[in-house]
Formats: sequence, C-alpha cells, structure tokens
Amino acid sequence: LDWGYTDDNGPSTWAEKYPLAAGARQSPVDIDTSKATSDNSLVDREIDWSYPSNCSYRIVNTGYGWRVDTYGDDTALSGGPLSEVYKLEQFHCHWGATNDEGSEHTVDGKSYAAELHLVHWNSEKYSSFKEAASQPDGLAVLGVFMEIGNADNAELEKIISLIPKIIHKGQDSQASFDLDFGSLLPESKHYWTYLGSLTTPPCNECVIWTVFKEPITISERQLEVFRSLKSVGEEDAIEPEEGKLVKNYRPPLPLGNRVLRECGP
Ligand SMILES: C[C@@H](NC(=O)c1ccc(Cl)c(S(N)(=O)=O)c1)c1ccccc1O
Ligand SMILES: [Zn+2]
Repeated sequence: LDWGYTDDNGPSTWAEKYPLAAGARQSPVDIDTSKATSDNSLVDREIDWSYPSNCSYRIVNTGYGWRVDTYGDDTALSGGPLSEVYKLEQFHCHWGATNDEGSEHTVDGKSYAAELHLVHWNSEKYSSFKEAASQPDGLAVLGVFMEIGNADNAELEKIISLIPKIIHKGQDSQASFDLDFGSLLPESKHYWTYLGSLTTPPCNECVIWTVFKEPITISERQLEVFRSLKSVGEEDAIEPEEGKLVKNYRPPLPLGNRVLRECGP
C-alpha cells in the first residue's frame, strides 16, 4: 500500500506522496467547542436529507476499511451550510485498535470509538463525483460519532453481517436486503460545520463538513468485526494475524483561521 495507517505509511508520511495533505484546510480537526459560533442562517435552513429505505448497495473492502457504494439516484442532502443539493455517493467508517480512540474528529480533545462518514457530492453544479472532488464546494460529508453501547445497532448489523464475505482487500458483496441510511444518523440534528478536506489521500480540500453533536451507539462485538478486516488481498500469503485493519483514522490537524460554526446547543 502506498499509504495507510501503519508507522511506515501512516498520516505523518502522506504529504511526501500527497502534497495536499500539508494544506491549511485539512480534516479532521479537534472541535474546540469554545471556538464554535452560532449562526442564525444555519438555524433558518434546517439540514435535510432524503434517503429511500429500499436502496440496494455494494459493500467493498478497499484495503482501508469497508465502504458501501450507494447508487445515489434518489438521495438528496440540502440545507444547513449547503447552498445546493448533494447526492449520496458512499459511506464508510473509521475506527481504532482500542475503544478510547478511533474517531477522526475529536471534541475538546475527546475521541470516540469510531466515526461514520456519509459522502455526498454537489450534483447540482458538477457532473460527477470525480469532478466535484476537485472543487472547494464539491463534497459534503456527514460525520457521525459512534460510542460503545450495550445494544447492537440494527442497521449497522446488516452491514456487519456482510463483512465476513469481504475480509480481504478487493472483495465486495452486493447486498440483497434494504438499508435505511437515515437510521444511521442520530436523532438530534445539532451539528458543527467547517470547511475541510478528505481525511484520506489525496486529501483534496473540497469538503463542507457537518459533524453531528450526538453520537450513535455500536456494540463492542460489532466494532471487533470491523477490526477483523484485512488490508491485504487473499493472495498475499502472510501470517493470519498480520495485515489486520485494526485502525484507520487520521489524527486531527490544526483548524488554523477557519471558522467553526454550530447549529443547536
Ligand atoms: C479509501 C478511503 N477513503 C474514502 O473512501 C474517502 C473518499 C472521500 C471522502 Cl470525503 C472520504 S472522508 N474520510 O474524508 O469522508 C474518504 C477509505 C477510508 C476508510 C474506509 C474505507 C475507505 O475506502
Ligand atoms: Zn472518512
């Protein structure tokens, strides 16, 4: 892998091959709640999403984690910090080796056990995800913190049940049952928003970030299934314990002189 999350190819090395990673508008960031400013325009235009509950989808092991590719036809995200309507392209997750780390954004220095990212692109202004990913307002990502709870997350369970089929990099599975993406979001619509980047190479500075304040819960067992994924292909003959994707999060970068806005207490 030319980049990854180990000591020799991890976040501190990315700028060597991906110069954008050293930019001034990088993600994730530590959310310093004392720096967040309320903005009435955010309150007036409530963030709104519509995901049909009968979406078919494909889950793939990209070597960096699992990713669910949606066929975003009748999906829509608008309002809040967004001036146009964005379509859902894919969603994926970041996690750590232990439960006290794993999220990418942190809140006053606190990490959550994992973080879900729903990646949307500005289909009103641009003609493809790829084109949008080269524009400053091209992508809109919803970030959802995940904390350990006793209950399994029922919607995530449908994804988790497919992971044993995609243990190795490059494997994918077409899901047969429906997934209600909306149920992966917290009840409260309160969030922080700022301008940032992809948190993975090539780290394009093209993302309007919206990070929900309220976490959803995931069980320890479910998180362990994530950590059973491998970053290498089936043909890479290595020891059974090697190549496990026990962590795939980028630590926070400086907010710098960017504005951090919030909607809701
Ligand atoms: C390849 C790698 N990155 C993406 O897929 C990706 C694409 C666009 C965006 Cl905007 C983001 S992000 N993290 O800024 O929301 C991540 C990846 C990471 C983790 C799990 C699976 C996986 O495939
Ligand atoms: Zn992500």
